Amino acid sequence: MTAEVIYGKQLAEDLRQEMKEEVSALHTKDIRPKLVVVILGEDPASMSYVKGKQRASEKVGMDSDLIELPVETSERELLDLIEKLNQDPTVHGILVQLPVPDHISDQKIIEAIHPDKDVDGFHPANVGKMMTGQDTFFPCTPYGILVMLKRADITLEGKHVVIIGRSNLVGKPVGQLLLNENATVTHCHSRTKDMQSHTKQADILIVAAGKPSLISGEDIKEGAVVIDVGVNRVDGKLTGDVDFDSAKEVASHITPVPKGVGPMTITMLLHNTIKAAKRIHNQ
Ligand SMILES: Nc1nc2c(c(=O)[nH]1)N[C@@H](CN(C=O)c1ccc(C(=O)N[C@@H](CCC(=O)O)C(=O)O)cc1)CN2
Repeated sequence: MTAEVIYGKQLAEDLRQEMKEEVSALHTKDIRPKLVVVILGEDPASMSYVKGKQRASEKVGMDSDLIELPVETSERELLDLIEKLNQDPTVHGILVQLPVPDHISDQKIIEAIHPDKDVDGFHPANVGKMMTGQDTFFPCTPYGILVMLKRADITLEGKHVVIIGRSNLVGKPVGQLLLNENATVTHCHSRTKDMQSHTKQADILIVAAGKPSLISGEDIKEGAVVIDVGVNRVDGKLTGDVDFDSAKEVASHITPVPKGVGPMTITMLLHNTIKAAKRIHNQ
């Protein structure tokens, strides 16, 4: 078997085209969706993600601001800025790029963003809504994975989904979103014993561990769907958590790195920002 490759990049482009039309329709009603991205420091990968977010927002016709702060910015200064943005009626979505420097509590920052402007979907109020099956802003990478699976016509109900990773950004929320779709979900993590005994049972295997080539063909059940969320740089080359060449011989569907899940993250952020603007303006 050679797997069908699911390119998030192509889907992301199609969705962004649809969003462009949605944004122009909002402009005719004098609604201008606006995203503000805040970054502390100059980490090159984070810088490239925030520039990508700004570029993508502008391409669909949204307003966007990038606020670049020095790495030594205090937690108080950041909280004050967030409060100002919470109060600004022209701003619909606020995002602080993670990770933040060690002297700042990421949880305090996440909780400072008003839930109605929390386009990352990280605020406990929004996480709680997701957990109780309510409509809200879903975290962008997990939401992007859900949309990719649905667009590829992969049935979720009754499927055994195994997730490697339990981060608040990806592992936990993707499990919750797929549970909401009636999948049976298993989480594996660094303390899991005999990982292969779990991965071999997966109809859908989602790997978000941040470990290059953690999973290869021999860990995968014949015909499984494999979603690689890893973004690792090895010898200057971007690589996922899955050994693509061996995995594609066993899987029915597989996402590549790059051009797989990554581009969907920014796309779902645009989706959430448009949703925030519509909600604030009762559309
Ligand atoms: N506030 C947030 N911080 C972080 C998030 C987030 O959702 N909100 N996620 C990650 C980083 N991230 C977005 O911020 C992100 C990661 C990867 C990609 C992406 O498009 N990857 C490409 C490769 C790009 C490259 O060459 O480096 C791909 O996989 O094809 C987009 C966004 C942590 N922080």
